[in-house]
Amino acid sequence: MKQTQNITVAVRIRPALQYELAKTTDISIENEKQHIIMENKQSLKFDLVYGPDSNQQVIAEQLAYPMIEQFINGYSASIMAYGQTSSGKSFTLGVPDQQLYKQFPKMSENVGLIPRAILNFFSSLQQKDVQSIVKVQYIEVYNEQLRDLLTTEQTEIQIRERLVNGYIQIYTTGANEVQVKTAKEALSCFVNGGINRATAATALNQVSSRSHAIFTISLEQIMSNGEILKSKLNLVDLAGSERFSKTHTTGQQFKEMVGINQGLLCLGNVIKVLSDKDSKTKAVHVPYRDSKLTRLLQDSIGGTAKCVFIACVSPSKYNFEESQITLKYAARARNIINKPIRVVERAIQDEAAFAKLHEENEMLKEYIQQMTLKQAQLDQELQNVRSANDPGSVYFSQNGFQQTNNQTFLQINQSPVNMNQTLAMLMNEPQQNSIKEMIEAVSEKVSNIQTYNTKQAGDLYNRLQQLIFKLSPNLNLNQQTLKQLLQNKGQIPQVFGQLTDHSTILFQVSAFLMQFIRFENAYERQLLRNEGQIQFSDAFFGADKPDPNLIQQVLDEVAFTNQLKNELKTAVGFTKADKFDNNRFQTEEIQFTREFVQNQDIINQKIKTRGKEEQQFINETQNQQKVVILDVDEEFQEIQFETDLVVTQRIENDDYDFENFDFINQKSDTEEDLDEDGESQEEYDETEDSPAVDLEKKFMDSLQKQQAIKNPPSIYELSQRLHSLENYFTGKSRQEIEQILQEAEKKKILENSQVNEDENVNVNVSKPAVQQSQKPIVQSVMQEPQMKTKSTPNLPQSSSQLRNSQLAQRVPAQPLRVSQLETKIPQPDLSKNDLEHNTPMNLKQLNRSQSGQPRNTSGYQQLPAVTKSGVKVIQPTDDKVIKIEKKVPQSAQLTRPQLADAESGRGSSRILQRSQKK
Ligand SMILES: Nc1ncnc2c1ncn2[C@@H]1O[C@H](COP(=O)(O)OP(=O)(O)OP(=O)(O)O)[C@@H](O)[C@H]1O
Repeated sequence: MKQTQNITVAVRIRPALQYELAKTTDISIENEKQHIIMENKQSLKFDLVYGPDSNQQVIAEQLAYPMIEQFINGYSASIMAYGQTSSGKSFTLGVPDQQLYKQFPKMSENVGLIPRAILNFFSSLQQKDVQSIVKVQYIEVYNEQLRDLLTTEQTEIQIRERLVNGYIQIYTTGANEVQVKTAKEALSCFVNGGINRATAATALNQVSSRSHAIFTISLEQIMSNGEILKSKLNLVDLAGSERFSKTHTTGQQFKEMVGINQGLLCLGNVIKVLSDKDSKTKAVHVPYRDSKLTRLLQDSIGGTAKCVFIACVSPSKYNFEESQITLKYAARARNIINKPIRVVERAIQDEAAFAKLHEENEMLKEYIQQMTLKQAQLDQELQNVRSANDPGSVYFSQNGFQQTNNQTFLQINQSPVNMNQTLAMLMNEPQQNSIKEMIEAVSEKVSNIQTYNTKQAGDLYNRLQQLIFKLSPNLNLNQQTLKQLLQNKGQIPQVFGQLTDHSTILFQVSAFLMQFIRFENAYERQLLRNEGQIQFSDAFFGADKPDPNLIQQVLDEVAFTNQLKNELKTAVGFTKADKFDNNRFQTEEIQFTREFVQNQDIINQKIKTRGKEEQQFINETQNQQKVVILDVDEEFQEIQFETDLVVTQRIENDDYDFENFDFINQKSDTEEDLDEDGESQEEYDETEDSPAVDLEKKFMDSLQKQQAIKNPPSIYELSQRLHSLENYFTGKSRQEIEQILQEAEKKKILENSQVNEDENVNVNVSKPAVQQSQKPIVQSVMQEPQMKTKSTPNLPQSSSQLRNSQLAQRVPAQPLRVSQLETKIPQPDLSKNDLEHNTPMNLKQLNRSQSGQPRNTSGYQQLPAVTKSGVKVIQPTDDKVIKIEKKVPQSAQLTRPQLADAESGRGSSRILQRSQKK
């Protein structure tokens, strides 16, 4: 039963840095004994927690020295620092400072864990007093390439594995291993190698590591029993995860960021799988091979080494989200169980046996070479699948996906089987077993590759589909856009590279998509064929389309985790669309969508505002109209008072059949023109214009307009208009009229002074001016007071006025006879001359000077056709005087039907008609 051990996880919170303090001084993470307290009060437990004031020596003593002890005892060990960029990983492990080397072994306070570990190791080893060989190796994983930091002459570095007692051990070929005898020599390698390491200044870190670096100390101890105890200590300074939005990297640094994030993503996946409780009971696939970093750390995480994981975090609220992710992975890592083993190789004692074995060994070596060759081929295949040759694509080689078809795998698989048979004949049992073991390992590898390949295909299919479906509703990624996307594939790495800004996980999807783009021709053809549908078909998988059931199975397996779903959602869900602003293609889509939505909003807003304005305007207008009507009403009453001009005709009382509203002596002439109801059949063309109609129409129009524009005419304006009307109808100026009235007034006073004056005064004013100009006659009649007060100068009333005016225009010009019908008031004493001239009176003035009821005057009848408008124009009848019959009621009040007739104009038109006929 092998000993198992959980990974030791420590957290180090560094002090807040200047750039963080500039953003916020809020602390989101605090330490408390073994716990981390997050701002949301969540508490996470770790093996060790170091606060911002922790010192380098203590960390080295507590984390590194125990590992060194194990290392010297024959166990392999790893110490790795993990965390976002600028979280203090390099500070914790140690930066390559030349001063450090010069001062060594004296160390300043800030010297990191690796130099202290080196010193401690050599002194411990010295104390152990054992024959040993110490070698150091320093490599970095930069953009998924392995680079040797201990030499400038690069050779290809390969990652290999071997089985030791059934356990996989990882080793590299091609990298320099420098034998060192002293701590200072080892330190020199660390410092010089560190200087070769890729670093760059980013927005968050002046000296940001752009690669994952692994400084390895290998120890071979030759024990007194001849055994060789082999162990390794890996000191791993991982590059920090980065967010594009914070580091603002471009060009090469951007690619580095993508590479870094990809490696970390794979590491996260490995941690996830290993920390899952299923992994303890079931055989699970651990995706070590997904990146060089995880492959190199295979021993350390879930493997045969002891491991300390140092999660570095910032205390600042500004970096809380990143710290949270780091801590989440760190907490998971605590669940990972390693199975540390000591690797002991036996020393050979017997010379003869040694020679024989050597011979056999040589033979085996030959086979191994063949096997290695095969293995290399397989590795290459795998490499082709997983790594891209061009920098834009990280995962896949140019045609790697096509090469790794099932046919190839079958062939590869066949070779070990044949070889197995051959070997079985040649070898003795232990040899056979050893070879068998190797063959099994290779077969397993082949099968792994097969599974991997199928899984990748499924994974790719699944993720791509999800991505596209995810994108399509949000981005409007229709067929056209997708085609464009495919055509502009040069932009794709950036587009999707930027997606990774939000999450390293997205990189995987991006990489898949980039690989997919290689198949764009076939796919595009297919796409065009299937217009309207996004489909994957044979064109995508080629002839080796996997079994659909298998795909389904794989799809189920690789279904997105919730986290990935969320990440995707956030990244492509436009919640942070502004992040893509640098990308033209993406931006256009987004901006278009945004602008469209914004414009829609603006338009909607405008419509709303417009609607409101309209409503407001209507309300205002209505209110205003009310006001105007009221105002006008008041004014109009005044006006009406002045304009209650009814043109009447002097009629002989005996000639007039009042009941029938007929002129007796005209009856026979008019009968034919009346229908059964006695209504006039003659219709007046109301559309026909005359100066009188025109003027009044204009007046009314203007009045209406003024109402509409909320500007009622002033009394002055209205009286001006009235005067124009007066003037128009009488041909006299206002002054003249005033003069006449004054004279009339004077006469009245004179008359009043005369005793026994006849009460009935006829006021007959002839009007030569009108006569000359052939204008219609206008006669003023005092309206009944009740009617006047009821009158409303609104539209209908105006129409009535208009109609009457229209009637007027049909009247031929005649000398005027103006009759003023007033009962009790003393009539103005107009001269005969005046009376003959039919001068209209200003009834307002008259009215004001009179009181009491109107009375009938001999020879003059107040016509019943008095309308609210107060304006009537009827035809005069030459000089002939038409008498009104005596039947006229004293009061000259109209019955209701008569009044209705009068108001509708029927009565007056009938009268008018008869006059005309006459
Ligand atoms: N515990 C600490 N005490 C004081 N300064 C620290 C501490 N940890 C980190 N710093 C400082 O913070 C800055 C960033 O640290 P460091 O370079 O170690 O980060 P990193 O995680 O290695 O970043 P990257 O991943 O970008 O390489 C450095 O200036 C470093 O000196």
